[in-house]
Amino acid sequence: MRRYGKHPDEDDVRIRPGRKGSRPRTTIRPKHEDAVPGFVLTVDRGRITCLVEDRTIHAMKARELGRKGVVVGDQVAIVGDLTGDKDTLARIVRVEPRTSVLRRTADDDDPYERVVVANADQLAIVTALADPEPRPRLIDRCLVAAFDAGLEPLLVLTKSDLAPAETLLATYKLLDVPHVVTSRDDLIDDATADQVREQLAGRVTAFVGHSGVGKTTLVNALVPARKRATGLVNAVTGRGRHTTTSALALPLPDGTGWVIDTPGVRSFGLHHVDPGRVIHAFPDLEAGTEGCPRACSHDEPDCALDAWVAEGHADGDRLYSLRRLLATRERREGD
Ligand SMILES: Nc1nc2c(ncn2[C@@H]2O[C@H](COP(=O)(O)OP(=O)(O)OP(=O)(O)O)[C@@H](O)[C@H]2O)c(=O)[nH]1
Ligand SMILES: [Zn+2]
Repeated sequence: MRRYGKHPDEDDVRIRPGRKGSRPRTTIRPKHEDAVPGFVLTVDRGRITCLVEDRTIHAMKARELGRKGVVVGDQVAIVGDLTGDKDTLARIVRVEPRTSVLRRTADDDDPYERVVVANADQLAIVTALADPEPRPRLIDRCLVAAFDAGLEPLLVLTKSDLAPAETLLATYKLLDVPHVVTSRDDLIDDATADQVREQLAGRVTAFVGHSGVGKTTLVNALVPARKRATGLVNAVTGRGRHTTTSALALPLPDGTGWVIDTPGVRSFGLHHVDPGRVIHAFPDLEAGTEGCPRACSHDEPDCALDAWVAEGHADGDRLYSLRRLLATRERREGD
């Protein structure tokens, strides 16, 4: 598993003055020693549904957590009524340090960023080959978000019955991104669904995609128990249907990993992205950035990467691909 950046979530690194003086302490002794671990399945307006052992329970955030958010994928510590019985409400008293955070800015001009999913290892970027037409810039933006967050991307191309995948795949060949090509009819056969599941085994995969690309069709084929899982969540939240405004974690059959379904996106704001983190996904180029000016955008006249490529240390097409991705941070009509 690749991890980029020392502190994926600054929020988790707390330094507090000690009781006697101002000597910083980096650890806080857990106050709630009777708390049990839980895994956040979904969050619906402050109502948090968690998996505790094999029970689905309903909880809210303890006041002591302050403004710290709790998101799908979080590992948490919970106290209170853990029976999961109707009308019970437990309290989340701690959010464990996150191994990754997938962020999204609503809009590039809007610096407000949301953490979409915590602790995912992989980002499945779901794109239809037709109806709706693929949007390569949206794919690029999702790739940048994945690289920035330290998630490994997986391209999932759906509706292969409507158009071939070759042209689109050619665009991503140099980036070395793994891919799967699927269609609704193929997925009816469980053996085909298994081929997709192989890419998800043992990992936590967040699925993102534009509305209408067939993400629900795909996720339902991958997680046959989805309806049951959604039903469980509904039983706990008491709502008629699962809200599509929140992400939902679903277990793959046989406990081989998690699929995190996220609401359809129209755009993927990248205000928060740091080129210094994105380049970790390009180890062949990263080695050449030593001669770059401070805070180099890697797309400016003094960037050392042009010389690095000219000297034959890396492939010029790779530099082109990196710059194409970084350029998607500039907002354009239609993003
Ligand atoms: N031809 C074709 N149609 C498909 C395929 N997969 C899904 N569809 C259709 O595309 C439409 C959208 O599919 P959904 O699975 O609801 O897509 P979604 O991405 O979840 O869309 P939202 O719910 O809007 O986020 C539906 O009418 C599906 O029947 C496919 O492989 N081929
Ligand atoms: Zn540079």
